[in-house]
Order: sequence, then C-alpha cells, then structure tokens
Amino acid sequence: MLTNTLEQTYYVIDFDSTFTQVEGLDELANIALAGNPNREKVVQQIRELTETAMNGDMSFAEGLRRRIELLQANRSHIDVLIDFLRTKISDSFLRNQAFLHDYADSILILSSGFKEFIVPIVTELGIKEENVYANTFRFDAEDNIIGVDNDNVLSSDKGKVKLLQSLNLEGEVCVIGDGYTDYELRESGLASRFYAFTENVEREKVTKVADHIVPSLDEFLFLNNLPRSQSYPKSRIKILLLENVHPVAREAFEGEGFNVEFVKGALDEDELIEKIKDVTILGIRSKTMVTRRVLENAPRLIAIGAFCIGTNQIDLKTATEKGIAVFNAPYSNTRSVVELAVGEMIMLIRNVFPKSVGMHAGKWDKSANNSFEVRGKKLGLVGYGHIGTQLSVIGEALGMEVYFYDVVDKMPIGNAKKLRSLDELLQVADVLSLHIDGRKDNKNVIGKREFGLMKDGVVFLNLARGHVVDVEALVEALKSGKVSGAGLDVFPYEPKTNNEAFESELRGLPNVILTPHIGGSTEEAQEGIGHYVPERLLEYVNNGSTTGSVNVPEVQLPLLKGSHRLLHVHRNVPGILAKLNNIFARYNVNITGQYLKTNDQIGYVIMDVERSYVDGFVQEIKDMEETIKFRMLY
Ligand SMILES: NC(=O)C1=CN([C@@H]2O[C@H](COP(=O)(O)OP(=O)(O)OC[C@H]3O[C@@H](n4cnc5c(N)ncnc54)[C@H](O)[C@@H]3O)[C@@H](O)[C@H]2O)C=CC1
Ligand SMILES: O=C(O)CCC(=O)C(=O)O
Repeated sequence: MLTNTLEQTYYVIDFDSTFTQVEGLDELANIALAGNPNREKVVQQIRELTETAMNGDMSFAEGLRRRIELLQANRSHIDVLIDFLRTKISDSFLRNQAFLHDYADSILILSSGFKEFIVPIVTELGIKEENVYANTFRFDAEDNIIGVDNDNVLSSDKGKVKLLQSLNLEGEVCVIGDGYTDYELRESGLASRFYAFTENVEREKVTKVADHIVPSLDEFLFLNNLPRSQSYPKSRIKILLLENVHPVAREAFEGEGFNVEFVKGALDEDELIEKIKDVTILGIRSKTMVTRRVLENAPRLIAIGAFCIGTNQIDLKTATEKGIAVFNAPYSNTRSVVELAVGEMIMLIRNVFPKSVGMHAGKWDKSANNSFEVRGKKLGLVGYGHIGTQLSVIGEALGMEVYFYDVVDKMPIGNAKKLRSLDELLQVADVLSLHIDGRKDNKNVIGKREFGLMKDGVVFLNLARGHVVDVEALVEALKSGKVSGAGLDVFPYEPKTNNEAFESELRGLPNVILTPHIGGSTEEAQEGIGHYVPERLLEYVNNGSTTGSVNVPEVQLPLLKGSHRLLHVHRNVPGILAKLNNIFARYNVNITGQYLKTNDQIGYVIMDVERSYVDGFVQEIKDMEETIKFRMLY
C-alpha cells in the first residue's frame, strides 16, 4: 500500500512506450497472429487504434474494446510477450534501476495496459507489485482472452484520471509518459508536472502541452536532482555529424541516448561557427575545415572525430591547446585507396580512357600503340605509410619493381627498395604514386622542378591530398606529354557538396582520370569507419580513454567501478601533479587510481576518487590556472 505523507513526491510512470519501447497490446497481437495470413493487416489496425487513443483522438474505452476484439490471443501468448518485453525495456530505465529500486515506495506504474504482462516486467526492476495500476484481461475456459475487467476504472474513458483520483495522494505528483492520457492527469490538476517522455515515440500533441520534454529517464532524474546513472544526461550532449558519415555512426550515438544532428554536406567556417556553439562532439570527413576561429567559438567541444585518415583539415595545435581530443580512422579505408590506385594505374598505362571516350563517340580504334602492361614497370611510391606499404605489396604481386621514398626511415616490405631522396625516386619511376599526408609542409611537394626530373611518359597518381601537387605544373606536364596519364582523386579546392560544380584546368585533358575524392568511399570502408570512430569517441566521453587520439596523450583506462573519475587536461608545465596532490591532501580525498600522460603541449591526468568528497575540492581543481578542460564521470 502507498503511504501518504505531506512531504512525499510521487512519480507516476506510464508503461507502454515509456517503461518499454513498445506497446504491449500491439506486440501481443503480433505474437498471437503468427502464421495468420491477415497478421500484418490486423496488427496495423491495432497499431492505428493504439495511436489514435494515445493521441486522445478517440474514446479510450472504445479503442480498447476494438483492439481486444481484433487480438485473438490467449494466455500462452502472454508468456511469449513477457519474454519479448524483457528485451524491450527502455534503455534509460535499464540504466537507472537503482532509482526504480530505491524510490520504489514513491513510484506508481499507471497504465491502460494489462497487469498480466506489466507486473512481471516492472517488478524485476524493483517496482512494487502493489504500486502497479493497470487493467486485467478476462479469459474463457480455454484461456482465450475475451475481454477486460469492466469494473476496473482504467478500462473506461479518463480511466487514469479516475484511478489517480481514487488514490487520493497527498504530496506532489509528477507524471512521466508518452500519451495524451498521461497529460490528462496534469490537466485534471491531480499532478503538478507532466514530463513527455520521448525516448521511444514523440507525439506533437503531447509534447506541446508538456511541462518538460524528457528524451530519457536520465533527463527526468537530472531535472529533479534525483540519483541517476549518468552524471550529465547524454540527451543533453549534442553531437554534430557532417559530411554524410555512415548511418552506423549516428546509430551508435543515438543508441546511447545522445542528441545527434546529422548534416549531409560540409559546412563553411561561418556556418560551422554558428552551429558549433553548443556542440560537445563534432564528426567530420576531409572537407570541413576546423580552423582556429571555429575552435574559439566552440566552448563545449571536447572531441572531434575525423571519419577518415587525414587530419590536416583540423587545426591540431589549437585543438590541443584547448584540450579537445581528436580521433581518426587510421586504416579503415586504406585498402579502398589502394584498390583504386591499382585500377587506375592499369587503366592509365594501357591508355584505356581515351579509347573508351572514343568508343562512346562511335570511334573504333583497335591498336596497341601506347598501351603497356604494368608487369616489369617501376612503381615509385612517395610516402611509405599504411597506404604506400599496402600498394607496395600489391604492386609486387602484379610483377612491378617497387621503389619508395619516405621522410621517415621505413622498413621495406618484400623486395621494395628504399631510396634516399625524392629526386632519386622521381628519376626511376614509370608509375609515380603519392601517399604522403597533408601536413602544411607538403604543399607543392611535386611542382615544375619535380615533373622535370620524371621520366618522359610517366604515369602519375595523386590520391593523397590536393595541395601536395602544383596543379598548374601538372597541367603543363600533361600537355607536353611528360606525364602520359594521371589519376587524380584530390584537389586543392574541392566542392563542398554534390550540388557545387567542379572547376579545374584538368577538365577535358585526355588520359586523365578525375574522381571526386572517393579513394576511401567504398561501402566497406565507410561502414568500418562508421564503427571505428564512434567507438573511440564513446570510449573518451564515457570512460576518459584516449586510445587512438592524434593529439591528446594516449591513455587506456580501466572501466569506472564505484569511484568518481576526474579528467583534467592542463598546460604541460612542471609541478601540476604536486599541486593536484596538495589539493587532494587538504580536502582529505581518497584516490583509488591515478594516471598521467603528457605531450609537448598538454598533460592529461585522470584521478579516480572515492565518492565522499566536498564540492569545494572539485572547484579548486577547475580554478587552477593551468587547467584547460575538466570533466567528471560517475
Ligand atoms: N583519396 C582518399 O580518399 C584518401 C586519401 N588519403 C590520404 O592518404 C594519405 C596517406 O595515408 P596513409 O598511408 O594512411 O598515411 P600514413 O600516415 O600511414 O603514411 C604517410 C606517410 O607519408 C610520409 N611522408 C609525409 N610527408 C612526406 C614527404 N614529403 N615525403 C615523403 N614521405 C612523406 C610519412 O612519413 C608517412 O610514412 C593520408 O594522409 C590522406 O591524406 C587517405 C585515405 C583516403
Ligand atoms: O572519405 C573522405 O571523406 C576522405 C578520405 C580521406 O581523404 C582520408 O581518409 O584522409
């Protein structure tokens, strides 16, 4: 029984589409009608009736009567439904079982659903059976459902209002639900606040009248300063994903309850500055320039995910200075780039493109002139990193002699030969392929002088970054025949979206393959990246680990158990640890784990502390003049 005291706050929670992600009756129909040829049609009719009733657009009693008639279910179907519902409990309810358990005396489940399936589900999460108010089925002798208990006020119109009235609760009543009938409790004056719960469904008619819209139970608990599993509700953390990253990335973040905005194209600096103000995590590919100005206008930003290999589009120095961790996908699209390079090199040395263009214009030009095999030719690789080495292996498998030059001393793979200078490589290669990164110093690494050093008729590939080649010099080399064919995937300026035209002097030149920066654009690569980058970002946000970060010192942390974790990014100056330890000592804080890593610019200290501490301690750490970013996890 509920005990009424003056001080008490009651939490009245709906079941269908709130406590669970689904509507119980709809799912019961789905189960009961398995094998029935009309299943889909009937289930759809039931769903529509549920939706109409939930929106308050039909008498509830009438809707319920018609749904039961359509149901054709029996007791055994309810057992199947219960097993199914166990897998459909709303994520935020699962996360906050401690609240449901600890506040069990104050929590009421008030539902127009049925006790037969509600009680087993909610009691497993700590709710008291006597606090569940719902309908009950009527069965015939064969255990078929034939109706509902008409004496229960919940089976009638405004049933929830009547029921709550009958409880005569003293104290404050907060209602959490997704339907209009939940709002009616507030409208009737029986409840003081109505929270529209939108984790599973969002009904405009309901959200419009709500006191608060809560995308998760975490948000409700946060607003009411109640104990919760998330220190800060994820639904309040905004993630901006640009440049059409793979949908699995969006799902990964939404699955954890983050507030995700997804934009198909890139944004220019001003557009990004406008959008980034309240963003905590930014996801981009190669086109979005994350400049100092952008970072200076991003007060909440803690991490950037580059859904690609290159990070030259990000001002890494400023990001580091501001304690913003940058992650990328260092090898998920490597193979895709390599395969495109291999395909292009064969097409170019064979002179296939001009033949194909001719054929499309009706020209039959069967001849072997200027068509060669790659076998036996010298492949020159500028940059011998992930892509360069993999191309080296495949080049050799095709019978090519592989030479490479890298600014860093790299171990040759197979029979590849390391050369001491770029000039040497330029003079040797029949096919020259660039696989260097896009750092500023690499601007125009290949220009007029370098083309001059190359063999006459060389095949030239750039699938690295546009600015590493002087395009004017390349055009001249193509026109003069110095370069017999080129495959170009990257350009100094690239259109921001597919609606913008590509303008370049390279257009219209024979035996030049132009592709719109798609070296890494395969389904396989994009899906791989879509999984990889969010995993790194989520590890960082949820646990503080910086594995794979390109700018923040890498720390792989144990999972947080029982303690509170303090994450402190600071300017790398001597004596920080001593300062921190001094604060801990003065406040008598017990440290259960401590980790520190530094790089040239910053230090990253992680401290796990016992939960009992006074808030002033945290403020002192935040106020340290060396502090760049401070976060707490629990
Ligand atoms: N077209 C596309 O869609 C894609 C393009 N890329 C580009 O390819 C580049 C290479 O990718 P990975 O091999 O994974 O990178 P990586 O970092 O593994 O290798 C780059 C190598 O280039 C070397 N290097 C840098 N500057 C050099 C220079 N001036 N001369 C000689 N060597 C130099 C580095 O020491 C390093 O070994 C990326 O940075 C990115 O810009 C990567 C993926 C897709
Ligand atoms: O797929 C993209 O947007 C960029 C690919 C790329 O250039 C990279 O991974 O560095």
